[in-house]
Amino acid sequence: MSESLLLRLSPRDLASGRPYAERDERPPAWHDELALGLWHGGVRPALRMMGGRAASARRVVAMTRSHQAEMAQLDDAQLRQRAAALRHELRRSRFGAAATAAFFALVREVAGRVLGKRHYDSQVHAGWLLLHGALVEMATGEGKTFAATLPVCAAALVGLPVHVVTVNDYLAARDAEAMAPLYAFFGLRCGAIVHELTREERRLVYAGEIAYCSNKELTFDYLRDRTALGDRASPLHRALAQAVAPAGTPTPTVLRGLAFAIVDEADSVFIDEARTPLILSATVPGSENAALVGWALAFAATLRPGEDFEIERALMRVRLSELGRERVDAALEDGAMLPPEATRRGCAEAVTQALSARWLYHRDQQYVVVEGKVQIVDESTGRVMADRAWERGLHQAIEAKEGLAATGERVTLARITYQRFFRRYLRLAGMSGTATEVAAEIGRVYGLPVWRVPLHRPSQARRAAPRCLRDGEARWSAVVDSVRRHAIEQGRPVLVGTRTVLASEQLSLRLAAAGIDHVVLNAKHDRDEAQIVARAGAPGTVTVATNMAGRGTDIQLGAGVAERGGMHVILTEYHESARIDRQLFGRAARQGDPGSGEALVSADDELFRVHAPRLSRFLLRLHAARGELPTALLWLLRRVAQASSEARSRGARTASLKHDRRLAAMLSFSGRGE
Ligand SMILES: Nc1ncnc2c1ncn2[C@@H]1O[C@H](COP(=O)(O)OP(=O)(O)OP(=O)(O)O)[C@@H](O)[C@H]1O
Repeated sequence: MSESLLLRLSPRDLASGRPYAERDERPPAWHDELALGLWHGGVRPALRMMGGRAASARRVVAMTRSHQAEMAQLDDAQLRQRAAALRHELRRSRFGAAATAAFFALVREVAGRVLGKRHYDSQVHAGWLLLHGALVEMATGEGKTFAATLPVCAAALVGLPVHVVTVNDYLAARDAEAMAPLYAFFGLRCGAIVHELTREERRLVYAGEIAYCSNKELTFDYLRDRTALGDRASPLHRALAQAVAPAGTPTPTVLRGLAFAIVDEADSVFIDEARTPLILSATVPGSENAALVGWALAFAATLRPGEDFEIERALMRVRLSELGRERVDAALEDGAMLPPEATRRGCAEAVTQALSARWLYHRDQQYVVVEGKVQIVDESTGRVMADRAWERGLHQAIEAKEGLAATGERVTLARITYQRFFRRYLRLAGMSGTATEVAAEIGRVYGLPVWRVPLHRPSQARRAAPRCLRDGEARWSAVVDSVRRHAIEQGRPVLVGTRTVLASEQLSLRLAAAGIDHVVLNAKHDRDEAQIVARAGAPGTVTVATNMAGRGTDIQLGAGVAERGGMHVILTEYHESARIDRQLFGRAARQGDPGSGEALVSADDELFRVHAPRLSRFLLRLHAARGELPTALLWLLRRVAQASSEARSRGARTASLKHDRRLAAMLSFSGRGE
């Protein structure tokens, strides 16, 4: 359906921004969701071996090769003429195999001339699947960014506005700049949306054929468009407004609609980030609230865990017990210290948030304080989430705890979850190094099949047996030893991944004490990111980084490093999802290079304590004398903890999507669109 819709839009429509192409996203009925879940989760993987898209992809790869010699004979002008001819063919055949293969061969030839690299067969394979709306899993380092240029060129050439979505501004700007010469050859305009751009500058970038952008910037632009349209947001309203508007009237929107998106690191966007809705909010003065927040924080300090309240770390929430509520009521009746307008519900909520701020949210773990502001750190990317704030007074409670000025309450203007947003694209595709684990959910929620693309060269990755040390202290000693062995003795570059900013700083102190030179990359030290990454592959370099050096980081090996065994990666704490662990290990041994990795974790790590508390305590007691957990038991502990944490996250995502749909239904009932 998306295909016919997509190709019915004329390039003029798309260029003028009319109509604002997007799919009417209606929640599927429960039986559709069930059927999609069964199909993507069970039936389809079972049928996978029987061919279908994968077989057609292999055919397209062979056909693309067959055009190679012919394309190599053409000069630049002839290649451009050929592209113009293929443009009609692509449109007419709706990206049929023959036209697409000829066009891919042409792009491959042009890329060789302007970028100095040609697409591998595995990238042609991926390009075909992406063009037809799939999520492709390519192993880390196989060159997803470059593979995407094939479908991007094909779609942009036929006139579709293409959004290449990645996880942060740094990657969006880097990739747009690197690939722009290829697009320019075909006369396609490509730009990057970064946080600093004004709305007018954004409009200009989106007016081009190809926009590289982060998922957050894109979604906020969409929400701002919806807010700008107000009650004219429905397709019918928009069509009517456009029909009566005099020619040349500027549209209030910056996007030209949601035609085709290719989402890089798709599991991170579709899954890890899908839990929290994107909220467009405005700040209202919070002076009256400040007194209540201050009181709640002081009062929370008098409450006792286990009696007045329960801490549910796995769900990151605190619940007041009956006793706790009675104490809040008593304080309210006493009233002496409370702001006069405080209500029973308001007090209980403020106290709950104050307790969360005190017991669950810690500086340099969930947030950092930069320039007098609390800034949230996203664990899966290790980056600061600029302009995001926790809801319902939690942010203010944390600010008060840190002794900072309150930013005031935020009121919601518009909100949407990624689940609802990305379903609105007429055609959606994604790429990731780690997606098979979540294929069923991606199929059910986004309707995307997941396909694994074969490796370009056989992997030379080596992985040492993981070790689980007695406690954090023993783990850091083992990490320092390993760094010394690999970086100092063997002269290999070493990347040490930590889960939090705090952990990266603790390790940095230990390395300094051991006299080991190193650099730290985290949400507090991110200014020289590009230079740090550029140097991280040099012989003997030690880089300590949070997940900022995870996804998307391409570390080039320095001279002579491959002969010494390549890059060595040390994981110091398992993440809540095994996919994030795999991403970290994926920084080494890329595209057939040598490289190795090891996990050095501790039995008292947060993942085990929070998500498998009984099992970890039991195993620790059992092996107290030995000090180190046997590998098989560590494997079991990790599987149990990650499965439990992923099940919880899945539940939270489902709840968030349902809540979002309910709110949207209420708002559209009251005529307010989003
Ligand atoms: N066809 C090619 N020829 C030569 N070099 C290539 C080719 N494709 C990709 N590369 C190079 O391979 C490196 C890895 O590419 P890239 O970072 O896009 O991989 P990735 O799959 O996105 O990795 P990750 O999943 O880790 O983010 C880059 O330096 C890129 O320039």
